[in-house]
Amino acid sequence: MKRGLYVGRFQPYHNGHNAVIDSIANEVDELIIGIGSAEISHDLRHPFTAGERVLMISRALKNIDIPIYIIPLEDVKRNALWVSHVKSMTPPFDTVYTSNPLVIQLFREAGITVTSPPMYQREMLSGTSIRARMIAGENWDECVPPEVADVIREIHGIDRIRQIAKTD
Ligand SMILES: Nc1ncnc2c1ncn2[C@@H]1O[C@H](COP(=O)(O)OP(=O)(O)OP(=O)(O)O)[C@@H](O)[C@H]1O
Ligand SMILES: NC(=O)c1ccc[n+]([C@@H]2O[C@H](COP(=O)(O)O)[C@@H](O)[C@H]2O)c1
Repeated sequence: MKRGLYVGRFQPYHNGHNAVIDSIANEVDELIIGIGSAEISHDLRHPFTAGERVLMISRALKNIDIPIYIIPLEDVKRNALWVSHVKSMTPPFDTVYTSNPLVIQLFREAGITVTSPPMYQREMLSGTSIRARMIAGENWDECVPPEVADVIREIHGIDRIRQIAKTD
């Protein structure tokens, strides 16, 4: 029985994340998705709340046929305590999937196996470039699963991010 943890901010959840999860789902029996910086929303780098990100991910993954646990994870001030904090909030896991250098370092120092999945179409599929497209009025919905585009429209997410960009 292998349980994996995939951590990210998912601002928003996009097709690159989706490709990674499709591939991880073939390697593990169960998957935990940790939504990082759960307490932050309504700023340019983090426009969406943890609850909105839960909705995006759970709808996009409705056809994945392994158990998935989506857990919001607030940041803590001390990096040295973060792995313990994550472990206290999640079911036990064997492997962490991430490409974030600090996350890799913290889990490896804690003796936990880390795997870095390949990047998919990174020039187009990054939260940063998708948020920029939203603000500029360019096509963004082709970069996210259709269920995520629906959630972003339901919550008036484009109006929100443009409003934040105006006042930032
Ligand atoms: N296109 C992609 N293909 C594969 N993995 C990706 C892709 N984009 C991000 N990831 C990985 O997904 C995890 C979560 O990333 P994150 O939510 O920060 O997305 P991001 O696109 O890098 O966002 P941002 O541009 O806002 O930093 C990280 O390990 C990141 O490296
Ligand atoms: N001290 C901490 O709270 C701490 C340390 C390392 C990573 N994190 C979080 O892990 C997440 C990593 O996600 P990304 O790979 O999307 O950046 C971020 O939300 C980041 O804030 C938090």
